[in-house]
Amino acid sequence: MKGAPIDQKWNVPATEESPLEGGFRAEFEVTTERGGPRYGELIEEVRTFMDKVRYASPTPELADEIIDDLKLFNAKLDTLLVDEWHTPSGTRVDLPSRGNITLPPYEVIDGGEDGVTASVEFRRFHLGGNGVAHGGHVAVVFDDLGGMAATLHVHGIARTAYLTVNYRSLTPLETPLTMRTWAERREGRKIFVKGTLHDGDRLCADMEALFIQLRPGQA
Ligand SMILES: CCCCCCCCCCCC(=O)SCCNC(=O)CCNC(=O)[C@H](O)C(C)(C)COP(=O)(O)OP(=O)(O)OC[C@H]1O[C@@H](n2cnc3c(N)ncnc32)[C@H](O)[C@@H]1OP(=O)(O)O
Repeated sequence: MKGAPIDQKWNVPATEESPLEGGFRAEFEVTTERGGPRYGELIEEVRTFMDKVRYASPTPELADEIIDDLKLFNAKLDTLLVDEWHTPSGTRVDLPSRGNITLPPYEVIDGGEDGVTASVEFRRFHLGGNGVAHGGHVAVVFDDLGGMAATLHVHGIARTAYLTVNYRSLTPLETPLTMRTWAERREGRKIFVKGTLHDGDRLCADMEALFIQLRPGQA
């Protein structure tokens, strides 16, 4: 298991009673093949590039060279752009963070109605300052894995209403950390979610959030 529990029903077919799976298109499909067998490697290479950009101090000549190279890469990708429902980035459940380039990479260890446990590693480009992770990046992972816990709990798509993070100690980069998220209680469409982020036994951060289960067809 990497980006999401693969055996869960993420894609519930539309019916007359439920024409859309709230906020998601009915034909939304998770995949392990889109983007090809080396798609994970491609994403990893981009993350490595971002790590290096974060710490590099290029000469003007090297910056010129890299800009030209990047323009070539962007032109290549321009020929293959699709909508969000058909991109591998976000739907490849076999890859860290479902192959989503915008998320810090995590691997789901266990996920179901009772909650989600994942191993997350902040990269060098997630630097906040003084060698540790930016608090905003910590919140992004809590949002995604909190949303996953809410979704698995109610078997339906949920969206964040609020999310509060308490930063209890510094969050290191390039270190496997453990994030846990779980639904504490549910009141109708309201799912109250909690979460923790640990470096070994040390608590780095915890969170409380409210997710709202979307109604069928709700955007
Ligand atoms: C492979 C697949 C992986 C799947 C796993 C992937 C997981 C990804 C998760 C990512 C999650 C996101 O980032 S989502 C993106 C960030 N969030 C957003 O953009 C949300 C923007 N806001 C909205 O769209 C809306 O405000 C909603 C949907 C949150 C709520 O609107 P609504 O549906 O019309 O509901 P509404 O009637 O207003 O509220 C319902 C109840 O909740 C309460 N409520 C609503 N908001 C709040 C609030 N901030 N604080 C307190 N209470 C609130 C109301 O008082 C009401 O209580 P009562 O009167 O019933 O008692």
